[in-house]
Amino acid sequence: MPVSGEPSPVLTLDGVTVRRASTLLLHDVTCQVPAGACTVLVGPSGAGKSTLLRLLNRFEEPTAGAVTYRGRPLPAWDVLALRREVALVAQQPVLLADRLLDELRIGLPALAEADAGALLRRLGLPSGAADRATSSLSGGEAQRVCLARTLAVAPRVLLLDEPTSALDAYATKAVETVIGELVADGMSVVVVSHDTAQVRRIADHVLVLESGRLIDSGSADKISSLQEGV
Ligand SMILES: Nc1ncnc2c1ncn2[C@@H]1O[C@H](COP(=O)(O)OP(=O)(O)OP(=O)(O)O)[C@@H](O)[C@H]1O
Repeated sequence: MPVSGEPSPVLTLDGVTVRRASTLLLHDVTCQVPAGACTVLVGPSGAGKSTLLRLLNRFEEPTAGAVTYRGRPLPAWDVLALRREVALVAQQPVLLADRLLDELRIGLPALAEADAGALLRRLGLPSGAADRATSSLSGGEAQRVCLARTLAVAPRVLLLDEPTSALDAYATKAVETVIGELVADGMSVVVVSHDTAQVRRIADHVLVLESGRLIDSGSADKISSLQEGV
């Protein structure tokens, strides 16, 4: 859904600074994540994109400033309840179970095998692989299994750190299609991406970071760095 006019934010950052030891990771960032839209974080390597993403469900804490989810500051939420609603899929897949079906059931033990198969199929993975050992998955397959495991718990907000970095064109298309469907169904999705073409394909809203500062924001066609490459 394109963002127009004054979109209602699901998450807001107000004057957020993150400092670790003597390093300033983010500096006085104020921005909004619109509800029911795909927001993409772009910027050069080391700009602070992953740090900003991780702030949104308290995998990082601000040194100064505040992050608000659905109108309440994050520390006012029970952290586990928050992370069920605002779920993050990291760039590096971490699989915890031996069997693929058990992996998908980590957040939802009652997940039916048929629903697990449908989730896998949606992400371009063979649906009949429930008994497969997770140790046999390729990097790209593991990345999508982590996404499927998160989707099984039906979060309201999905945070994706470079979700297609290990994928070929076919799998990338499957993941981008799923992102579009989730947004069409009302989910708010925040994606870190280095791929300019991908940003143009999926973004309703773009936040541009450079050296820990927010230097631009708006729709993809208004961001000049997307015309030059990010
Ligand atoms: N705990 C930490 N202590 C000190 N510096 C850190 C810490 N975590 C990250 N950094 C540094 O902060 C900067 C921002 O890191 P971040 O991972 O957010 O950037 P990024 O934009 O996601 O980069 P990339 O595109 O390469 O993944 C980097 O220079 C990184 O080395």
